[in-house]
Amino acid sequence: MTSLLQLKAVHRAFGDRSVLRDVTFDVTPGRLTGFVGANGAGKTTTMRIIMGALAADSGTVTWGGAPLTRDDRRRFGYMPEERGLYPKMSVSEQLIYLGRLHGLGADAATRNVDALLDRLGLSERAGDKLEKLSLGNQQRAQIAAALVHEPDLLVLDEPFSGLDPLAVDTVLTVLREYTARGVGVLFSSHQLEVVERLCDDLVIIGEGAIRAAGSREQLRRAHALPRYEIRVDGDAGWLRDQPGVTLVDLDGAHAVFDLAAGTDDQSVLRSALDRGPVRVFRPVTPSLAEIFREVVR
Ligand SMILES: Nc1ncnc2c1ncn2[C@@H]1O[C@H](COP(=O)(O)OP(=O)(O)OP(=O)(O)O)[C@@H](O)[C@H]1O
Repeated sequence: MTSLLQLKAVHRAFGDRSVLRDVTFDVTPGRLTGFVGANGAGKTTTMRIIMGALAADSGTVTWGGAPLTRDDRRRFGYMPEERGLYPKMSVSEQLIYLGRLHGLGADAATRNVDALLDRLGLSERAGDKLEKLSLGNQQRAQIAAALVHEPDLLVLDEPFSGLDPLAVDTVLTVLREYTARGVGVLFSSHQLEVVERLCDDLVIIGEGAIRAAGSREQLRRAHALPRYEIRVDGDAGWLRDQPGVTLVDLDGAHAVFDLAAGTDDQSVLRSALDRGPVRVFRPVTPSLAEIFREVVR
């Protein structure tokens, strides 16, 4: 198990423009934390501050309760927005070099690189210069570079952009191996469907401020509308006259409706059953994309 990373009230301005305001969230060991926000929302700036590439104007970043040190950061794996590998050097050569820079012995570095390239499906390209690889494979190599020294925490800026669905699954499987060992992973993305599928925890940032943070389930519950879906055998049009019901969508036997506060969903269900069989009756949980639109509006 590794430590908890905590950001508290982090502020950062460029000139007189405030780009991070009171940024507070945690990256919990063993969990995949998705960091989502529109272009320019402040994701990269936040990650640079975590990695020490940029200083915060105020606020704290702590690791296991103590201020982050350079040594701590050396134990982190970082995939920066501006990818950092050399185009003209072979994939395995530079990964081994990076592993050694992080303090691994030659044997351990070679072993780690071989294993990682295998896991990421890049073994056959190990001897190729990076620039000869497809963009998707270059991206996998960049991810390998963040993992080569067996980091305690991963900070990955858009690791899934430019990957096809199969590659997303491969990378996800590898990241899950890290979280299973207790490593915390923070990854940014603006692909909500990807984040929705992958993350345990979620941090939503909009214009430099955290709009929502918590586990996927917490966010879903917190933003759950009193909305229901129903499918009956006959026509569901009677719902129009049902007290406390506002129809959102009606299509013959299928309807989506909102319930006014204090209205008992079971009484609606009973009314439906009085009229015939009910095939579906369930609360509708909002998708991440809907929550995102709601909180960044
Ligand atoms: N060095 C800098 N000097 C001035 N402004 C900057 C600098 N770096 C970032 N910014 C501004 O800070 C804001 C946040 O940028 P940041 O790159 O953190 O956003 P982001 O959420 O990562 O966006 P994207 O998804 O587009 O990468 C943007 O408005 C950006 O223009």
